[in-house]
Amino acid sequence: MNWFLLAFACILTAVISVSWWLMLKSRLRLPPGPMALPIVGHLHLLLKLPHQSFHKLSHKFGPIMTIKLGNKTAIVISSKKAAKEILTSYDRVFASRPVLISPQSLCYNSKNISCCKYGPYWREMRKICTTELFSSKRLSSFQNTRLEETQNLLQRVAEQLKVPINMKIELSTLTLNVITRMAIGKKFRHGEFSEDAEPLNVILEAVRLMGAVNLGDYIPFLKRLDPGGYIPRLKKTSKKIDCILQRLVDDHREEKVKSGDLVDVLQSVGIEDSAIKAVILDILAGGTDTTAVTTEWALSELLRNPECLRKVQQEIHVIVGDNRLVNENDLHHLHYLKAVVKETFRLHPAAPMMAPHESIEACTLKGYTIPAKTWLLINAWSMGRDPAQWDSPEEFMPERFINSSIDVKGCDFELIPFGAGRRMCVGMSLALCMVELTLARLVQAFHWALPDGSTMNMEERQGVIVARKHPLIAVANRRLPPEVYINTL
Ligand code: HEM
Repeated sequence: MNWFLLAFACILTAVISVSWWLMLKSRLRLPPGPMALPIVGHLHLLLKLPHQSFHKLSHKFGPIMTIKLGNKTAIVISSKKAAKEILTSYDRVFASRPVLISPQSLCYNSKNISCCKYGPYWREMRKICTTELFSSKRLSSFQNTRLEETQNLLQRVAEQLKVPINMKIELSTLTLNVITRMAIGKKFRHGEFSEDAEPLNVILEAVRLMGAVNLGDYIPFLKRLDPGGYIPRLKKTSKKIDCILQRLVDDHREEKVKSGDLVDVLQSVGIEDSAIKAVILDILAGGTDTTAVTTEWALSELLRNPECLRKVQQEIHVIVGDNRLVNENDLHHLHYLKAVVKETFRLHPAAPMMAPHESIEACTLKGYTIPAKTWLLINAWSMGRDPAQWDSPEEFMPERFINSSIDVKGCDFELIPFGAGRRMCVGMSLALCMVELTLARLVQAFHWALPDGSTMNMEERQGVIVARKHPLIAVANRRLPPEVYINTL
């Protein structure tokens, strides 16, 4: 009898959801989209590599497509034209973010910049970070920090010559060191926290959890059941994060650390501790993995395309020479290197679907009616592979950017790895400088090869930040005279 009732309830729910979805679609005139499954809609597509699934679907349903994620309605954008229209004419309407379980738990009720709602709080926090951390003056004041840390990376590599090196770990350590020195005035010391609360691992786990698909976000009755088992992981990680960040905030308050860094600034204007911790976590988590993952993709592409690697090395040889390392002023003259970095962003945008945006009010887009609280997913990965915009889109061809004015800075909508409009990445200038400098120094200082017997696998790992499925393991050998590797700062 119970089984009969359960089956009846399931069928009834399915029929109601499908009819509701069809009715909503016809009444609201939403953009076209694939038929949704009852209750889950298209949630199953999020579980693999959604940017790739949505890319394929956009060939059938067009560049503005509607999908259902449980009880949420989302529109997915996959073309330059649609992205330009929505991120210029409707930028304010879609400037908010949905409330999700992971940032609620990890980021002190979504008090971080990247997940908080659009409004005065977001504006204030974003403004403080932009002026205190990412203005050109502040960025150039940290130039020596970046040079020192990239040189430390070269020294670590030089100590492991001819043996396989896990570049993912090396690059993540480098970016975390730079960002912590800039934002919190110090590096985390080895052994400063217990082994299971090692800051880099805790931050990478937070990034993984932020990108995980938590079914409770989409099917409210599953929130309590927690079918993916995320709640205990979130609680454990939140506790570790709070332990690291609270100590940091207290040390700054007690003036153990005094460097005029972001924590000092946030404290001086009276921001409460939970908001300071959320913003610092955002900067550390938002900046570390994205920047490291991009550099790792770039180096992988160069290893896969030896002719491109040779051209970058030749350019550096001509412009900089072999007796000193590349510095930041050289970057303006390294046009082929910049083209390699842009081509990497085109094929491997670290956050291929951005972070979900949410509309704050209803709007009409291309004759479609989009209700308030609709999600907006912008598929930068798909736009980077659009044959209408790019010749041989699947090929790695940095030459396409030589003599081209297309840039990644949010004005050329066919290439927006940092997003565009109000919610675009705050850390873009730092990220660009870090990726270019690190890549230039790595290929200038070393010959690179894969370990004997291994081949390059370019598969992607699922997550909001799309890293290589298999970390890049590479072997380095010296290219420059020994004195160049000695720290000269
Ligand atoms: C290669 C490196 C990076 C890439 C590809 C990247 C990409 C992005 C993207 C796509 C967004 C979302 C845009 C949107 O939703 O419309 C974003 C937002 C953000 N990024 Fe980055 N990012 C990178 C590095 C950084 C760095 C170094 C930092 C800080 C140190 C940072 C901090 C942030 C923050 C705080 C936001 C939220 C902005 C907001 O919601 O107002 N990112 N980033």
